[in-house]
Amino acid sequence: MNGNDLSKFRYDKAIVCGIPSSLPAAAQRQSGCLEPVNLSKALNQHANYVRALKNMGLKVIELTADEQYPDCVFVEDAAVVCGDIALVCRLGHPTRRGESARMKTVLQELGLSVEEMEHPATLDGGDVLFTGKEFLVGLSKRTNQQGVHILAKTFGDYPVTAISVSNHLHLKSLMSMAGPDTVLVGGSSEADDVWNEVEKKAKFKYEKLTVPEDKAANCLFVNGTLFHLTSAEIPRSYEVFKQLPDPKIEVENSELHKVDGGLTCLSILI
Ligand SMILES: CN(C)C(=N)NCCC[C@H](N)C(=O)O
Repeated sequence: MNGNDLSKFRYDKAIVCGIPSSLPAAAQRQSGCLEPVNLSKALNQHANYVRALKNMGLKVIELTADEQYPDCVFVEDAAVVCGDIALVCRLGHPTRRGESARMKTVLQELGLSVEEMEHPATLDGGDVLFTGKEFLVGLSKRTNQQGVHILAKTFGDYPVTAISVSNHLHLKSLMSMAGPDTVLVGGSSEADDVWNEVEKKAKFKYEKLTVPEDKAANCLFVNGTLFHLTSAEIPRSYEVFKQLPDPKIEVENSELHKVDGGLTCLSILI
């Protein structure tokens, strides 16, 4: 342990966005899952997620679903916020690029100091893991070296290290923070490789907590509470969460997972 404190994971606001009815037919599906998304179930699950954030006392800024952008519910990818600085992303997938404009306005209205990036840089927030002490950034199909460089310039107070992600969509499709100094890591061989690179290159040491299913490794750690998936969705990993100390909240995300969305993707915490 190197004494990361909870203050780096304290938030008082969250930005979320509704699910457009264009999502089931037109959202990007990098993992190749062909299962149809049940929209009304997805809306229900998303509403429960938003309610859980509100119950934590967060002020939730709810953007309306934008039919032009089938993936707009995955707000995490459009901007990275740390302290009072926000970096609006140039998203890696061309169909998602237009999501940034509205996000920029919202972040400015919140009084944050807003930076932007230009061609040829690309960055998806799903590749950005903030550990409380440093940024680990997936170099993936969506995020390039220039994007990592701009992130490093924007958040100059923290070390920034690029980590290769080749098959999965984002770095956070494989790992996320389960608490200060603890990284949850999926059980696939790519998750293992990526973790080995993290161990070699990160500037700080972390405890690794492995969960058999990669999707279980995408959790949201908010104000000391861990949001994780339900036993129905992660039957092989659920036991790991049961052993962790409270407070924890179980949320369903079966529908948005079909289009590669995890729990971190659905909010920007401020
Ligand atoms: C941590 N993850 C996975 C995210 N932050 N984003 C998920 C985006 C999914 C969307 N269909 C897409 O392909 O862009």
